[in-house]
Amino acid sequence: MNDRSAEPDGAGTAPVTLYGEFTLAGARKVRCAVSLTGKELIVQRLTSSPVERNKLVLSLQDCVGCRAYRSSDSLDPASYLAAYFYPLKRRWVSSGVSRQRVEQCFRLAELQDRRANQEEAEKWARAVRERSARQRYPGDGPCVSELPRPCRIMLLVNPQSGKGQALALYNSHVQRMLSEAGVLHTLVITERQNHARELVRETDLSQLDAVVIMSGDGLLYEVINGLLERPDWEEAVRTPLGVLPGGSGNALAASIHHYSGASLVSSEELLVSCGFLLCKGLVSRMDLVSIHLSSSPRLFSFLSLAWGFVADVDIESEKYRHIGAVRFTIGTLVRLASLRVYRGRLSYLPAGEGCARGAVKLRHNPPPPPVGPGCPSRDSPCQNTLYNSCHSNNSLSARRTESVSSRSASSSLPGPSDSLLLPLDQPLPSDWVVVQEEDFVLILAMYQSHLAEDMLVAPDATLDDGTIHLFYIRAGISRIALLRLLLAMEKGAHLATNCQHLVHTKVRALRLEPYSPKGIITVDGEVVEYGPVQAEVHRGLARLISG
Ligand SMILES: Nc1ncnc2c1ncn2[C@@H]1O[C@H](COP(=O)(O)OP(=O)(O)OP(=O)(O)O)[C@@H](O)[C@H]1O
Repeated sequence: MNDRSAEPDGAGTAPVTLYGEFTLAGARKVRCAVSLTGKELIVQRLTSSPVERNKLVLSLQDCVGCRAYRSSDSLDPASYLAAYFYPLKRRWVSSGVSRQRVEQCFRLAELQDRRANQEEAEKWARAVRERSARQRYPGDGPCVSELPRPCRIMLLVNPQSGKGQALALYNSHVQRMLSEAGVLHTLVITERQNHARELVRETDLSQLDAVVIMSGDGLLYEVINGLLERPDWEEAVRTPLGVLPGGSGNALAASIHHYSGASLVSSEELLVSCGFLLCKGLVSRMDLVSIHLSSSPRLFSFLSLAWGFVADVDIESEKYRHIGAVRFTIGTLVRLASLRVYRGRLSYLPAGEGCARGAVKLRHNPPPPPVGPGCPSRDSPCQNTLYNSCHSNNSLSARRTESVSSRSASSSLPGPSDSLLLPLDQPLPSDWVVVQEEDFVLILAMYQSHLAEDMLVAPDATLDDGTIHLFYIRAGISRIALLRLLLAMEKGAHLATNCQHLVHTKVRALRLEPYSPKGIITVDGEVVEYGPVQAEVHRGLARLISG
């Protein structure tokens, strides 16, 4: 067992930094040459068979941990080295790839001295861990920090989420992955609604490296709001958060899986994928959106604000919770059968110069509203919008800043102040866009890519793009066209359907004033007070373990 910087036979191009010959832990007669480079662990069985058939090359990008341990037999001088990988592998039964567990466990018994074998095994384990920590995927976004190793997390599991299997999934998958990665965790099984919220409000966060939820999106919503209710919210909101899918929607889990560049997977594969990302421990910034309602306290949202079709399906399908994600399909069919129209006023502050320019142009010559069923052509993002006033953007910005600072909607609330919003009962700032239509089938504001595991609503959203992706569907859309849109959403293809009734625009803030006397508004899938609501994005306010 030597340190050396030579090429192993037939290995990759990176120089070998450690080389040893060990036997397999489970088959002591099988001897292997093991080489560690900066990027790979290469295991070559020493048999007479052709080299390529006996060589396994494991990328350290896929490694979550490595440990050394002694033989349980006190007379045995051997030590063991176990390395855990989750590479993307082709599925057995269907096409595509998913992360699958690969364990390599070796017996080190070269030396007679028990301690010397243990030191050698520990040297290898350290080297594998250090090199794995340096390996990132090319698609990994800018991370702000990494979880320390070993790290201490609080893992909140909602036993009632989804089909009620979160605890079973923790036992079957998560516990083992976390221990392989050296992640020490305190397991908390939530007992009731708001339990998680109260807990994070009171916990001594200095004793934790992260708070992780295993549930649907509702539990993370509680955690985020609990953190922002603390007197030390500025520090608290920087606590790294993690998500493991255990609910029926699992939108944020699906989003971080999507950002990692991976394709659509089953629920169990999504859990392994998110577990892998959690074990890698790279922390990035995540946008939060503050939500103002007319008489409830301000809320913080990480995912979505919905009114109309989407909110109705989400909440009305609660009664089918026991069947898991299929509940959304049933809910969709039920709501399609009796399609509703919602009346209200939607206004927003555009996110970019491009969008604002389009709207100014249209102000002089607004296009006629669409007529007829079906979806012949797609709108540009800012069509059918009216500016609230006729001033140029620059002068308006200056006036808005002035008025907002004196009448801000959030000046006395805990959490960051909302510089773009005025109190709900006051007129909008003059550079906001007011949508001309007042009849909608749905309004949906998204800040991450997925609304559910199989609903890629905002394909170009990223974790901290500082953008609210605002979608609305105008009344008049036929049932079949709406169904086509919803089906296309599975792969994020709805924007390419050229549906004239679907509008997508990027905004920084929005206000929705429902005229319909009854309805459902949801924030991150949770029902909130029905009535006027407004929202403003806070770029990168929270921290999420996402790769
Ligand atoms: N032990 C419990 N019993 C009942 N409700 C709980 C318990 N623990 C947490 N809750 C509440 O359950 C609600 C739903 O949880 P969550 O959203 O995480 O799961 P879900 O609804 O199944 O998933 P999704 O939001 O992805 O559809 C949350 O509002 C949470 O407060």
